[in-house]
Amino acid sequence: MTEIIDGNAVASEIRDDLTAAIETLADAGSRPGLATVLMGDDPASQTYVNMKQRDCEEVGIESHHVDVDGDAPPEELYDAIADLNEDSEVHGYIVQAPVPDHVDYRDVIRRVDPIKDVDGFHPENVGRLVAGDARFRPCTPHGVQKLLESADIDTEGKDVTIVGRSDIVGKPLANLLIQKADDGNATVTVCHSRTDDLAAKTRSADIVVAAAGVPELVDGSMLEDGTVVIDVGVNRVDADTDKGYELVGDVEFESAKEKASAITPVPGGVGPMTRAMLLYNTVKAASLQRDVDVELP
Ligand SMILES: Nc1nc2c(c(=O)[nH]1)N[C@@H](CN(C=O)c1ccc(C(=O)N[C@@H](CCC(=O)O)C(=O)O)cc1)CN2
Repeated sequence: MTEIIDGNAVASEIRDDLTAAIETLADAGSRPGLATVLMGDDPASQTYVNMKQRDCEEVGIESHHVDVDGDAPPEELYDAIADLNEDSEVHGYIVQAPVPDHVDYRDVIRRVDPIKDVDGFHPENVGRLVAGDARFRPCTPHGVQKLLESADIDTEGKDVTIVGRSDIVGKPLANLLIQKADDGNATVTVCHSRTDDLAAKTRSADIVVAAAGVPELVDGSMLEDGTVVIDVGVNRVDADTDKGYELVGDVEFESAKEKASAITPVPGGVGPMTRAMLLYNTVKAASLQRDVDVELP
């Protein structure tokens, strides 16, 4: 029987487990604060930002939001970032990606105060992660690790193939999984658009993480029996539904399920975990900035 790993359930447990830490911080003076910054009006980004604000409300984190016009010069976004760096009520913030084409996301990230960088994207935080001393693990890779842990899937000594080399998922996840740690110790292969024989790499893996942003790129024919399949993709594809689209992962679920020992669905797999780990990082940021010790799940 294939185990369907329920990301909504694991994310809900993490939110519950964070409430004690949030109350400790509130009792010590003020609630943790998270701000989201959205430049432009990308519909998927708007959905994610709204969900992040709702999550904050549910667990008792103060949420703040800044909208920047999609046609504004980059300086307008930089000014918003400078204000958030100074705002003592905001312990962490994220600039929702992607940003419009005329803005270089790396120039944006460099301006974020690293202690408030709850995405873990600032070069200082990337460096710390690579050095094995992560301050904020990027939310999606951390969520993938927590999902594996929740399903009792040990990564030690396992061959993990990651499909996708993005700065947000593929690169940090590869770094985390090779670390000498209980949730690491894996042998990792990172594949990308120039990989010669993708199916050979996925077939030789114990665990496949699909994070390429290509709908249904990985199907059952590319997997051996018993593979663990983690689908990071959340793609909107045109469909005759109320919303005009349906959500599809980077994995062709039905055929992959036939081969997998465990698999995450889309929706309801990695996506909710990305949001839960953002709350986790926000609580950690508040604890570090205010020098109040809290227990994190
Ligand atoms: N600044 C950032 N930008 C982006 C990140 C990020 O970690 N930081 N990651 C992705 C998008 N993302 C986070 O913002 C994200 C993706 C998906 C979900 C999610 O909850 N998905 C649901 C379905 C939601 C829907 O109905 O559309 C699910 O999979 O069940 C949350 C966050 C790119 N940008």
